[in-house]
Amino acid sequence: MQNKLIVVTGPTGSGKTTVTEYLNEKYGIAQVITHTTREPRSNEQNGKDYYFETNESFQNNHYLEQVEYSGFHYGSSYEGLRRAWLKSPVASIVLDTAGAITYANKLGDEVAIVFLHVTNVEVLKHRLLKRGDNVDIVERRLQSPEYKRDLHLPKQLKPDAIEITNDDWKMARIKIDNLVKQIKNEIEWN
Ligand SMILES: Nc1nc2c(ncn2[C@@H]2O[C@H](COP(=O)(O)OP(=O)(O)O)[C@@H](O)[C@H]2O)c(=O)[nH]1
Ligand SMILES: Nc1ncnc2c1ncn2[C@@H]1O[C@H](COP(=O)(O)OP(=O)(O)O)[C@@H](O)[C@H]1O
Repeated sequence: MQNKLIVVTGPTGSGKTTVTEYLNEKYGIAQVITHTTREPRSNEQNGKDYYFETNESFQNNHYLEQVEYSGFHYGSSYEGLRRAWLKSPVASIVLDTAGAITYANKLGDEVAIVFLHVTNVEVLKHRLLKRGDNVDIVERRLQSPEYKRDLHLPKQLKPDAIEITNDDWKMARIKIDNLVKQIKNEIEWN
């Protein structure tokens, strides 16, 4: 049996975390925990949602890739991926589109890329505010070049990525279920 990594990417608020939590709860798909220097949100836990780092401690890890997103550092490690694959042959990771391109290039057929988006981008801001994000942080994020970039699927990912419109969670979930079915067949995982 092979390993597979489901890379979930797309703009902020599009439902990346929702998808990885669903994959974990319904299919036992382990999440790769990444590192960030941004502040935890009120419902987030260190070691579960992220490893929350200072600018200094962030430098102490070995990254497969790292990026800056809206003024903060984010990075993911081979160790994190190995830890997730030890738990389940299929793992998932949430990345910005730059990270998704790096993973597609480095891991090739081992990754399945899911690009989430919504039909009306105004919806994203409402979702972030409803999620309880700080208003100033949301405004800054929506002005960032990374946010604008991630609204669109990069051309490098177009041939392979599965695009899912997450206007309606029930509809999106069906597409996620189909993807898992496909992966299970491919790597003979039950
Ligand atoms: N390339 C890369 N992107 C990451 C990593 N961890 C998180 N991200 C991305 O960083 C962006 C900001 O994440 P976050 O602050 O949690 O905001 P959210 O997308 O609104 O939940 C999102 O696009 C994440 O997918 C990482 O290790 N590498
Ligand atoms: N289809 C949907 N319809 C309405 N709200 C959604 C939908 N999908 C996710 N959400 C909500 O939108 C907010 C942002 O989703 P989240 O998964 O945190 O996005 P991301 O990780 O991409 O920033 C969360 O509060 C989540 O519960």
